[in-house]
This record gives sequence, C-alpha cells and structure tokens, in this order.
Amino acid sequence: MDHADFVTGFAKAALDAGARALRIESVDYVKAVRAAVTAPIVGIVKRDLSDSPVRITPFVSDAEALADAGADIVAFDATDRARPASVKELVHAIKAKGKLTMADCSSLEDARRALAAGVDFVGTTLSGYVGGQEPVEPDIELIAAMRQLTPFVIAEGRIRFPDQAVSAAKAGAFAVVVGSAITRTEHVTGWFREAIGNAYQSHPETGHDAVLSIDIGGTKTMAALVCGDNVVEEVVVATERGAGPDAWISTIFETTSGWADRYQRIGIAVTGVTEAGTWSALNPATLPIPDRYRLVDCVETLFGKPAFAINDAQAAAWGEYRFGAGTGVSRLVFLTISTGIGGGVVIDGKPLLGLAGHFGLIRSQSEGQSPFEDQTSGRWIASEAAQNGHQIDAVGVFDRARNGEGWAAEIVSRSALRAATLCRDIQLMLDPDVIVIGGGIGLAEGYLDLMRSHFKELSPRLAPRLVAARLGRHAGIIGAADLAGESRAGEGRAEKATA
Ligand SMILES: CC(=O)N[C@H](C=O)[C@@H](O)[C@H](O)[C@H](O)COP(=O)(O)O
Repeated sequence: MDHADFVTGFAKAALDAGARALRIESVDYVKAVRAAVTAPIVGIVKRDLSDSPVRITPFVSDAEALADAGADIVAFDATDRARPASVKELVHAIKAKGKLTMADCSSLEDARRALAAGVDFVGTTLSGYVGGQEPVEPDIELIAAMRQLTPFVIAEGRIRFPDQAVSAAKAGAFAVVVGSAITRTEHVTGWFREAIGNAYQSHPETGHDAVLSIDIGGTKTMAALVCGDNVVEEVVVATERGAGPDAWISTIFETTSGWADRYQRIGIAVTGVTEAGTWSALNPATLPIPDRYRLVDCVETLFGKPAFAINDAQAAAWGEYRFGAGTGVSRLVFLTISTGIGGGVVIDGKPLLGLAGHFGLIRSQSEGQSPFEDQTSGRWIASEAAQNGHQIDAVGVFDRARNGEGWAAEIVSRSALRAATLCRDIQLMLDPDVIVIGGGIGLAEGYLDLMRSHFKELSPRLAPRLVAARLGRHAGIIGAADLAGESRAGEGRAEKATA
C-alpha cells in the first residue's frame, strides 16, 4: 500500500464518502494527492531518528517541504521530549509559508505549551505513544480537556469505530481523524484475524496450542500469544535499558499476567547471543546484558512454565522458514538489514544456534576490517548522509534518493553493493536455496533490486536467490513460539535446538 497511486486512491475514496479533509504522510504523497484533489490536506513526515524519539515532522526542512508540496496544515510532534527543532521554530517556519499548524500532543500540558507557541490546532495524536503500554481505546478525556483550552481540537488516535468518532465529537472535537481503520488494510485484516484466531485458539483441528512469545529488543519488548503463525494477542512495552534483565522480565510477567492460563510454553527471542539457556550481549551498545545471564531459568522460575530462548534474527529465520518467504525450501538464510545487520540460518530443517548467522559482524577485508554492518546498515547510511551535510535518518536518505538526489542514491547504492557482496559470500559458504531479506533497509523500495543487479555477471549457479521477508515485525515471535511450542509440526524441535 506504500505507493502514491494507492494513497491517492484512498484519498479519493474517503472524499467520495464525505470526508472533509485528509491527513497524508510524506512529501511525495502530499504532492501526489494535492495534484488529484482540492480538499484540505494535513501533511506530516515520519522519521525514525537515532538521537530523538520525535517521529512526526521533526525538522523545519520537513515542515517547509510539506508546505511547498501543497499541505494546507502541517502537523508535527509537540511533545516535551529531546527534539531537533523546537515547536516555536516549526510554527514560525510553517506560518512563514502561509500555512496552518497542528500540534500532535500526548497530554494537556503539550497542548498548553503548543497554544502558547501560537499553533492553530491541537491534536490528541500522541496520547498513549510516549512510553508505557499502548492503550486500545481513544483518549476521549484528553479531547474534552483540550476543548477547555481551545475550540480547535482535532481528535486522533485509535478511533476505529463510528461510535468512538461520535464520542470524540461529543467531547468537543473540531474534527476527527480516522487513520488505520480506513487506510491500513493490513491492520484491519489483523484485527479480524486476531479475533477469529481467538475463537480457534487451541482448536483441536489446527493442532496449535498458544505459546507466550517474547521478543526483547534494544528499545522495545513485544509479548504475544501465538498459535502457529497466528498472533492472537500482542502487547509492546519499552525496554528500560538501564533496568537490567530481571526488571525486563518482571515487566513482561506483569504485563501478560492476564494471559497466564492461556499458554503452556514460552518462547523468547532476544538481541545478542543465547547458549544453553543463557543470554549474553554481542554488542552491549544495543542492550547491556550481563555475560551469560540465566535467561531460561529466570523466566521458568517466574512464569512457572517451560521456556526456550533464541537470538531474535535466528528466530525470525525460523519463522520465515516455517510460515513465511522460505516455506518449502530446505536451506534458508535470513538477513535483516536495519539499524544493524542480523541473520539466521536453517539447514535441512534445523535452525543453527549460538553465534551462527551474525553476518553483520563479519569483517570485510576491503573496508579496513570493519564489520559489514558498520558499512552497510541504517546507522552507516545516516552517518554518511551527515558527512554530506544532511542530518537525516536512513529513511530520509531513501526519500532523497527517490527524489533524484545523486549523493543519496550513491549512498544507497554503496550499501546495496556491500549487502550483495555479503550475500555472494554467504552463498559460497552455505549454498542456501533462498536468502530472505528483511528489515527497514532491506525492504525499502528498490533496495532488493539494486542488490540483485550486482549478481547479473554471475553464473546462475553462483547467484544468490533473494526474496523479501513476509512476516514483518512478527517473524521473531512466530519463530520463537514455533520452536518452543508443542505443535504437531514442531514436535521435538525445541529439544533438538537446545541440545
Ligand atoms: C502515534 C503515531 O505515530 N500516529 C501517526 C500519526 O500520524 C499515525 O501512525 C496514525 O495512524 C494516525 O495518528 C491516526 O491514528 P489511527 O491510525 O490510530 O487512527
């Protein structure tokens, strides 16, 4: 759906049905939709920055580009967090372009500060997204509270059903934004699938018992109830870096306490390396894990159920092998090209554990012996952009490359060449049937084709077969659940894997 034609189609359909305005993400999509409709457009740019949690229109240059692209209102994060540009600077720049401003707030305090800085509209967009567990319901109370400050309150966030939109309007909203429920078919389908999955949970005919699956990453921890490849329930909490593994595990225990009688086993996918139930950091900068932390013991003691632990990319490799892009093959390599590079290997139906698959850490002869991920990943792309004088993240570099900026295209192409080189080496080492590519960089538009273009001169026998990952952010939890589970298809695997 991430394509200008689809976005324009959604926009037209929404207007045909009586929507009065549109909220559109990215400069390109604002341009495309502006060319097709006359309705007011609220424009935003989303970025994932390494040095700030602010995602929505963080830079003044983004706000200006949105205004130039045809947005009538430019929205931006107005939370009180570390940020590249102040709310005041953003308001000033947008007004200088003759456009209106919308402050995406998480609290009444945010709204108060934003109004003092001169914004035209305040939105409830970020309520529930600045830490802690993400709520399910919209924040109607915040709409009502903001209405005491200004009539120009835009209700936004988790409004999925007409009756919720009615509650928002009754609470005094000037306008109501409905996002995912209209445009994110994959989410809407997921809601139905989840509900139906619940009904089929532990169904005798599917043969799948639910497994509690946990994915502990450098910034977020996801816990889910998984049946086969079906994510029945899901919750995401922040990983408090400094708190340590005991605290991370207790948080998950408390957060999932309501599911306690719905699963018998636990799968855990983690960043770093797992060996015989212990967990250690390979790169303490990602997450400071004490050496050989007894992860499986600690989880089993606290939860009172058997657990199995595996590296997150190895788990994702297994997930893709069992249910995703690698079903039906016997040898698979999974490579996630994201902030860093991770990987996993499945050979003849068995996942390789321990250090296997940490391809990003392989050292390259040609680049001063530095690890591949340091010259290829999202971090490298952003640092190269900075050296070219552009303080933007990897997604921004891809946007610029698509817009025909040569320096950006050059960085993307160097990254893709190195990733392709890595895949050629992997092919010679392991001769997989497929190399499944995942991650924000690996799945960015055009990247896979760029990688493939470097195999043209190879004989077909030597050229790796690259395919796009299919399970997305759920690959790790699905893989870990399957390895831990007692499903008919997975019988005996967890035992083999830990042996
Ligand atoms: C928190 C955040 O990044 N919100 C974003 C802001 O633009 C979007 O991802 C949401 O889809 C939008 O706010 C509409 O909300 P919902 O999709 O829940 O109707």
